[in-house]
Amino acid sequence: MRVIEVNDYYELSQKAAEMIIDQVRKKPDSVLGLATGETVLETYAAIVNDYQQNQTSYRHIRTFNLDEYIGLAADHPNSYHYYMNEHLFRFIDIPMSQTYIPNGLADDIPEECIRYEKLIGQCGGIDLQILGIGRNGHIGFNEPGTSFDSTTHVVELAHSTRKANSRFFSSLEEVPTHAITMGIATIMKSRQIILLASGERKAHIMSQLLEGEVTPNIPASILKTHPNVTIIADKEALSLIGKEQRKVYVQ
Ligand SMILES: O=P(O)(O)OC[C@H]1O[C@](O)(CO)[C@@H](O)[C@@H]1O
Repeated sequence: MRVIEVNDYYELSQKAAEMIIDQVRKKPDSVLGLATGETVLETYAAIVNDYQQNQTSYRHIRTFNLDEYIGLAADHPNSYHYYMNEHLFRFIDIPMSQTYIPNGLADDIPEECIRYEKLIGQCGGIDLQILGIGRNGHIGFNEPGTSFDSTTHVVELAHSTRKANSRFFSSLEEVPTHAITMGIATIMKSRQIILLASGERKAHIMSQLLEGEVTPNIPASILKTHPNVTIIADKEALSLIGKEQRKVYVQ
C-alpha cells in the first residue's frame, strides 16, 4: 500500500482522475469499480472535463458501482443510480447498458446480490476500483465487523453512516436502513484499488488505518494485504499520522 499525499481536495481529485483516465487510455475496455459519496465528486468532474477537452472515450468501458440503497428507485435523487447519471454517465460516451449498479428495488434482493457478484466475474473482474472511506473505516457499505470473506450482500447501515449520509436527505428518517454492497472479498479481487480520503473529518480513521492492525473492526484495513493499493489523501486527512507510519507509507 502506498500513500500519495497531496495538498488539498483539488489536487486529490486531479490525481485520482489522472490515474483513472490513464487506465482507460491504456486499456479502453477496462472494467472500473466506482464509488459514490462526496469525496469522489470532483474526480468525476475532472473526468468529465478531460472528456470534453480530450475526448477520452468510454465506449468500451464497463463500470460496477460498489453499492446502492435498498428501497430507492433509480430516479430518486438520493439513489446511487441517480448520483452516477447526474455526475458522470450523462456527460461521457459510455453506453448505459455497460454501467452496472445493484438494483435496490429487486423483488428478490438476495438473488440480486448473487447476480451482481456473478456479473462482475463474467465481465472479467474489476481492473481498477475507486473507494472512499467512511469515518468508521467502511468501504462500500461494509460496516465494521463485516467478514473479510464477504461477497455482494445486504447490509444494515450503521447509525453513524445513516447520520453522516443524512446530509443528502431532508431528515435522518428518510435515509434507508439497508443497502446492497459489494463485499470485502469482492473489492479485494480488484486488480488495482485507489482509496481517496480528504479533509480533517477523515484524519482519525486514516491514522487508525495506517497505524493499526488488519482487523474487521476497520474494514479498510484489509487493503494493507492487497498487492496494488494507492491511497490518495490530502494533508488534512493525513494530519494525525505519526512520523514512523509516514516513513513507511507516504510518498
Ligand atoms: O466521500 P464521503 O461522502 O465522505 O463518503 C465516504 C464513503 O461513504 C459512503 O458515502 C457510504 O456511506 C461511500 O459511498 C463513500 O465511499
